[in-house]
Amino acid sequence: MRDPDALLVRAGVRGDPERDQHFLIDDRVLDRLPGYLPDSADTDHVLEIGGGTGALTDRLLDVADRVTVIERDPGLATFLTDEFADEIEAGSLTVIEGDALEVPLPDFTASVSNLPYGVSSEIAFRLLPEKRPLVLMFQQEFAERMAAEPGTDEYGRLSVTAGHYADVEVVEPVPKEAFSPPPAVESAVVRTTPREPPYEVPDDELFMRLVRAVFTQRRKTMRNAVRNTTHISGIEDAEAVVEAAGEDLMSKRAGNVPPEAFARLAAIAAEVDG
Ligand SMILES: C[S@@+](CC[C@H](N)C(=O)[O-])C[C@H]1O[C@@H](n2cnc3c(N)ncnc32)[C@H](O)[C@@H]1O
Repeated sequence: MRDPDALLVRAGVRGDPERDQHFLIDDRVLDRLPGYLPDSADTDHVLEIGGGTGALTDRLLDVADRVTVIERDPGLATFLTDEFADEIEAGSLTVIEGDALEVPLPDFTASVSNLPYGVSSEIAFRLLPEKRPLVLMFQQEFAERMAAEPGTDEYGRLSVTAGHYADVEVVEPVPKEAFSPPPAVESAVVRTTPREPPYEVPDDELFMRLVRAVFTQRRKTMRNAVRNTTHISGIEDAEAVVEAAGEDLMSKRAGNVPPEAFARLAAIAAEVDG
């Protein structure tokens, strides 16, 4: 395996936090990351967002038939193209220079990525609807909110919307010292295993809008949250929705409402609002 420190020297970079560049230099963390993919994962075509100097890319090439890396920094994309010239020639690696929020995504079967934290949420919600297993490095606080259960302080919009697409688990906390330069906050690795949600929604968009709306008022009862956020949820007749949803749900606070109850509320909203 390529040595992460030697890659930094060869690339002649230090990592620019302004450009979300914190390179993983801990070999043990790097070696473990691909192994967090679920056993059932198809490793035919693994996508890596933010290749950096290629330390993780190298480990992914070891387990995958094909790897595609998307890297925004033109200098790093050029370095990756030179460093992995043999793998590119052999057809096992493709380097795409571009913004992972804008370039078309390849038809990947799984993704393992140490994400740029400035856009980690946007990237996660670009990948999750693709319904592929993901192993992603996030800021620890974000990772814990993503995997949180109802009734906990961390549970919120992020937990419900991520859980709509997949089972979400925090699989490893990662200290700052594992990166160069070290980020300001601790990190954690999240595994998402795609599955159908254990409930039905009339339409994904209405469900997401409703969840977003009521969590802007998480200290209020659901009754007041539904009434106060129609500009976000798009609900036209809030009183009719509150009435139809019933006292038990409407007297709770959003932080104690499980995803299936939000789904039921979305179904009621779709029916009552027409
Ligand atoms: C946290 S570093 C990880 C680098 C490398 N994979 C590693 O583990 O050492 C994130 C990488 O994403 C790149 N990056 C930042 N924003 C990006 C974006 N919007 N699209 C693609 N790459 C991006 C940065 O240049 C940097 O190389």
